[in-house]
Amino acid sequence: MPAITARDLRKSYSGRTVVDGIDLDVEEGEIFALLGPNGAGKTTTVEMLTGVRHRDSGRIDVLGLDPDHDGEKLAHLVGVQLQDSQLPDKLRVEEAIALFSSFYRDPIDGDTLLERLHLSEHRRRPFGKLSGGQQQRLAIALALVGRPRVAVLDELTTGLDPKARRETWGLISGLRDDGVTVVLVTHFMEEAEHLADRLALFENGRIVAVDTPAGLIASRTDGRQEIRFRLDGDAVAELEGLRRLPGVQTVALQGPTVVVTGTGDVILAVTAHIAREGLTARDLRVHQATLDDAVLTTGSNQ
Ligand SMILES: Nc1ncnc2c1ncn2[C@@H]1O[C@H](COP(=O)(O)OP(=O)(O)OP(=O)(O)O)[C@@H](O)[C@H]1O
Repeated sequence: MPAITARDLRKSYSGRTVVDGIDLDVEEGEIFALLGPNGAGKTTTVEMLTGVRHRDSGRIDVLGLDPDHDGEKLAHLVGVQLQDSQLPDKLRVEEAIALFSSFYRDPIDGDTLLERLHLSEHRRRPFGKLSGGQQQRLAIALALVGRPRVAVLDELTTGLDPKARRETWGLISGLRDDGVTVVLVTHFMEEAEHLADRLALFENGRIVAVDTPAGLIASRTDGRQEIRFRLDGDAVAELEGLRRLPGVQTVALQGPTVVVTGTGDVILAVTAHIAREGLTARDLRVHQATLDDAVLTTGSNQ
């Protein structure tokens, strides 16, 4: 059953359409990522889903409620971490947690939450004195303190160092294990590939694809793979033999490195050929198409 449904969602600013007829179904308990270039309409969409911004037209159903009309009820069910969520500079971390806890009937224990987000040692520090990454972690904590059934996280790990990012991913996976539905806006393809069950690709206010990460990679890159290696001896003499292998699309020489691209079982075909011909391949590297490759094929930055 969908936790979130949107139909023909539209929003314009001063006559400029930024969300242009979006349909969306986010299933209960899944992690759903919104991807796409700057200005594609992702934040405006999640703001409308959470009632932070009113839609011009269209329908939205979040856990059976309409964010434009049932905002108060939804606030107990939906945790939101939006971009630029600012708190007063002087508010201490522990005060912010206590304040937000007071909004909810059954909040998560504040100490546990601070521990999980590595904020315990900063609990007495005012918001204005936290680093960007610490502010980000506090924003995540505040989104989760009310045990939401739906968590909406906009640019979840922007500003976090790689270790903190990985730890946050663990936290988000844990939410899914608890049955929480997570909507994630991200620019990090690795993050979407790692976390998302499905994703929607935004372009110019529209959704141009909804798929699993693997499905999107397969459909947009034909499952293209690239194999690079150096051959002992005369590499030029071997190129023709490589070109004839099943699944091979291109074979080229970049300096001393042979670069083969192809699909299907091309890796197996190339490595078997190398072994059969008694060749020695050095520094062999395989690059499988990633979500980055898939998303970049859509292009269009504003
Ligand atoms: N309050 C506003 N008034 C006028 N224009 C706005 C407002 N908020 C957003 N926009 C414009 O709407 C468009 C969509 O913005 P939005 O923030 O939804 O995109 P986004 O996909 O989230 O981009 P990003 O990845 O940069 O966060 C942009 O061109 C933006 O400048």
